Amino acid sequence: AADQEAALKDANNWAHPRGQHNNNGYSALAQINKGNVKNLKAAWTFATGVNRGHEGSPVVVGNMMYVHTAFPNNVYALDLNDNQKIVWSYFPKQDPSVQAVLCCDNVSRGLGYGDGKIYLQQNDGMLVALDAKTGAKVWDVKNTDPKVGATNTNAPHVIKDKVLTGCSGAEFGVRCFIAAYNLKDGSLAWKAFSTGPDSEVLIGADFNKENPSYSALSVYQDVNGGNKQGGSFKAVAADQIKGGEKELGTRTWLKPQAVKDGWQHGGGSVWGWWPYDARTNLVYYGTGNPSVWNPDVRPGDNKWSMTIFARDLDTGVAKWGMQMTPHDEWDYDGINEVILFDKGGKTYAWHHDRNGFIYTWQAGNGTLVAAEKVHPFVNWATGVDLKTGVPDKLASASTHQDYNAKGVCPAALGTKDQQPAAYSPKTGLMYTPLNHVCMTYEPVESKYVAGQPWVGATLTMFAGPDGVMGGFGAYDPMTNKKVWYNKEKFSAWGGALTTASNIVFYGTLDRWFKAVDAQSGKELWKFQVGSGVIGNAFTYGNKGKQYVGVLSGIGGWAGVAMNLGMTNDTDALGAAGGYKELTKYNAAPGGGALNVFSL
Ligand SMILES: O=C(O)c1cc(C(=O)O)c2c(n1)C(=O)C(=O)c1cc(C(=O)O)[nH]c1-2
Repeated sequence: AADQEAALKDANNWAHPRGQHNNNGYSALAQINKGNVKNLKAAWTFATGVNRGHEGSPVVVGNMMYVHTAFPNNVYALDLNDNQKIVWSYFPKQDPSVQAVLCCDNVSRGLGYGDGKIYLQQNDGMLVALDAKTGAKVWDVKNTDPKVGATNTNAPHVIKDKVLTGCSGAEFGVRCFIAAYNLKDGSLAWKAFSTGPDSEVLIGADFNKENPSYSALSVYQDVNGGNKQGGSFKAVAADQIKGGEKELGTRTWLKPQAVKDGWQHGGGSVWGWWPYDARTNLVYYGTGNPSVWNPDVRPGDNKWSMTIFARDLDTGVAKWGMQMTPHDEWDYDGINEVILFDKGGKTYAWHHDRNGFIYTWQAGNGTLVAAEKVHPFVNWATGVDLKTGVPDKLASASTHQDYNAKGVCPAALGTKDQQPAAYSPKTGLMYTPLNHVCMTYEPVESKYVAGQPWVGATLTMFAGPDGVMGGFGAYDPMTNKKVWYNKEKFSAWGGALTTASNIVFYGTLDRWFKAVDAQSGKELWKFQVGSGVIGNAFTYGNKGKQYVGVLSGIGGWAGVAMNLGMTNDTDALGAAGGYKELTKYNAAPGGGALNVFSL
């Protein structure tokens, strides 16, 4: 959309959920710098009136800021030139029962802007376009059906003449997808499923042309019968993987299965932040875990769950796709954001996966150039083969029905979850929030019933070897080696912002909003906000002044148990035990607020 493209050119705006199409979470604004950041003060705050987890960030275009909330996903348009007066508000009427089919708290990751409209993806599946000036509904369309457990939590992504949205529900056996709607009228442009026939996954003839091994029928050999206790999987040698196979979205779901044709209930949710490269017209995103979490009842690699896809924006057809965790045994969803960056005249796609590896590909063709463990505690695989992308699994971490696998690192919520990392073209470094959590994981038998939870595993979570639950680190994206690393008491569950003045901002679950030195990680400033932060730091300029802000309001997977008052270790898929100390720092449920700072 022309108005969006114009807005993106002005650094005073924050017109995209992650700043720009490249997902960098970077701002060219530099008024707040290393010398003066210690003088940052609260400029204004806004209580959203909604309890529970507040993810993402507002969108800023000119004098207008658009703020979203957790369920029921209210939207406020504030006039930054008139003391943040409310110009319009939108209160969706959603069936409260939708809350019961959201896996990991009532979250929403934000709004899209373009073609004179603000786009809201409601939790109940409705994608809504609102007139940016008046808030009047221009069109709406039903994207998912909560009756079968299909919901939405992602921010809509406006790219050219389309708005992209996803699908949540891998804990309910939903067959998920990414969909593109036309900005003008909400008509469907294309829809690409994560599992199923090539015609529905939108896999064309040239798919993975440069890396045919990514399209292999099977990348593991069973050891002692991989799908039962005592068995495990060993990676097939790289030179024995030929690949170039078709219809893997059905053929890698072998029998016997918990449900007939497992791919029909195969999960592969899509709910992250999706970058776009106008030079190649490719959009990038990741797919989530295969349903059900019990791996023994879905033998095979379960493609295309756990995959990074690059698709043509106009047609949706996939150019390349690499599955990071074939035959997932731990819920290591591949949905985390891709970040695009340029180096030496080439464009690369970077991704910190839940499985504990950080990947860098050539963005155009998917050739893997680096894959490294985020932290030595990652113990389910020794490494990733750069030619095939296949992780070499360790038998010691294999999980099987009715067997409690202990000490698996990372935990299901990964070394990073929804909280997006940031990239600075100035320092050339990636800044990533980190989880430092390990788990026990016991797959159990579970029967599929439409609209009912279909998880199939019981887990507990606990701090990793450093004795803390989180951290925040800087990584060189060409090698994925660590440059600096700060420990955090809890997972850093909020998204990062970096600026041209070489500062990095992020929030923590124990109520701090922090600024650190992008080169050294040294803490420069912090402020205590009203509730734990799971939102993304963002910045904007108004009348020559730079502002930096963040939503507070604890929740998400890490905070959902405390929001609901759950106390058994295994409640909220293990979060209740793992994050029980959060109740010492937060009221429950957490109240949502926007916090904005300036010099
Ligand atoms: O499989 C899914 O459909 C699905 C959806 C979501 C979601 O929509 O928030 C999460 C997850 N899975 C998930 O695995 C996960 O770790 C997670 C964390 C969060 C969060 O907001 O903190 N959501 C989700």
